[in-house]
Amino acid sequence: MSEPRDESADTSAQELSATLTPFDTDVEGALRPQNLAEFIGQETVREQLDLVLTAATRRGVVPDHLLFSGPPGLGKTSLAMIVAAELGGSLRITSGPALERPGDLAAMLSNLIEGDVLFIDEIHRIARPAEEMLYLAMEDFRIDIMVGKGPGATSIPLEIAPFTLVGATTRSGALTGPLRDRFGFTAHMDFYSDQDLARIVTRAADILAIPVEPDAALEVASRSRGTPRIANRLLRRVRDFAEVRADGKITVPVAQAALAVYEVDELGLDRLDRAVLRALLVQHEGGPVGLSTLAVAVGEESTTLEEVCEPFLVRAGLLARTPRGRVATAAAWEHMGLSRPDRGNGQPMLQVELDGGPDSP
Ligand SMILES: Nc1ncnc2c1ncn2[C@@H]1O[C@H](COP(=O)(O)OP(=O)(O)OP(=O)(O)O)[C@@H](O)[C@H]1O
Repeated sequence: MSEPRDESADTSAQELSATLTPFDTDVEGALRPQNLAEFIGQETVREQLDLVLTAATRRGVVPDHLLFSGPPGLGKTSLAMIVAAELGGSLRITSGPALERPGDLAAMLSNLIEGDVLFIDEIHRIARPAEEMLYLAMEDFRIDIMVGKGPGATSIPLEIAPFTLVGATTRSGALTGPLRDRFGFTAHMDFYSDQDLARIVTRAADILAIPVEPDAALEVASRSRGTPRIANRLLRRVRDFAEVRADGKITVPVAQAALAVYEVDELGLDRLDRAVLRALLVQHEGGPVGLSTLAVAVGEESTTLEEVCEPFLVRAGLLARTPRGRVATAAAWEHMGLSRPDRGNGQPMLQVELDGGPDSP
C-alpha cells in the first residue's frame, strides 16, 4: 500500500528551492586559488610564470603573452585569474568560439585599458579573420578596422592599450604556427600527482569547513584522474554522503562508501568508462575494435568516447590505440575481474565477475 501523500513536503521543497543559490558555481569560485602561492603543484610552471611576471613588473612593462595548454580542469582559468591579480589588472574573459567575426574581437580589444589581461579560452577554436586581427594586436598593440566594402573599403588603424593575452587550449597542436609564435611563454600543464591532489582536496575542505582526515583526502585524490576540478567535485559529493549518512566527518570508509554510491571506482573510472571496457572485453574479446563500434555498444557518441573516456583509459594503461583499433591491455582484464578468452581452442572465455555481474555499472 502506498504511503499517504505528504503535502507539506512539496511546500517545503518549494521553499527550499527558492532559497537555493547556484551552489556549485559559487563554490567553484571560492575554491579558486587567488595567487601563485596558493596554486598547488605544477612547480615548474609556477616558477617560470613567477619569473615572467616579476621581471615584467620590475621593468614596468606588461608581460609577454602567455599560452597555457593541457587537458580540461587542470587550472588554466585559475592561472589566468592569478596572472591578472598578480599584475593588478582586470581580467577580460572570452573564448575562441565566441570570436566568430573580427568585430567581436575588435570590441573587446578596444575596451582594454593598460595592464589588462585578456583571457581567450579554447583559443584554438578562434575564427581565422579574428585570429589575423589578433596577430597585429599582439605584436604592435594595434588593429586595423575595415570601413566599407568592395573596392572602396579602407582600413583605419586603431591603437589599443598594451595588454597581456592569456590563451588557453586543450589542443595546442591545433594552433596555427603564426599564433603560437606570438606567445612569449607557453606552459604545458600536466596531470597532478595524488599527493598534490590530496593537498588541493585538503585546502578545499578547509575553505568549505569540511572535516576530512588526511588518508581520506588521499582516497578522494587517488580517484580524481589527476584533475583538480574532479577532485573538488568528488569532495563535494563525499561531503553530501558524510552529512546525510554519517556524522559529517570524511574518513576513509566514508569516502569509499560515498564513491561507491557515485560509481567511481578505485582508479577513478566511472560508469561509462567501465561500460566501454566491458564492451571491449566481453563483446569484442579485448579488441581490436573501432571506436564507432564501441560507441554503438555503449549507446554514446564517438566523440564522447574519444574526448571523455579514452584519454584517461589510455593514461591509466587500460586501453591502447593501435592502427587496427582499440585494444584492451592486460591491466584492463585484471581491473574488470575478467580473464582473457582462450583464442587457441575456441573455448568461451571464463568470466570472473568481481563487481556484481554483467549488468552492474
Ligand atoms: N593548482 C591548483 N590548486 C588549487 N586548486 C586548483 C588548482 N588548479 C585547479 N584548481 C581548482 O580546480 C578548479 C578547476 O580549475 P580551472 O577552471 O582553472 O581549470 P581549467 O584548466 O581552466 O579548466 P578548463 O580548461 O576546462 O576551463 C578550480 O575551481 C580550482 O578550484
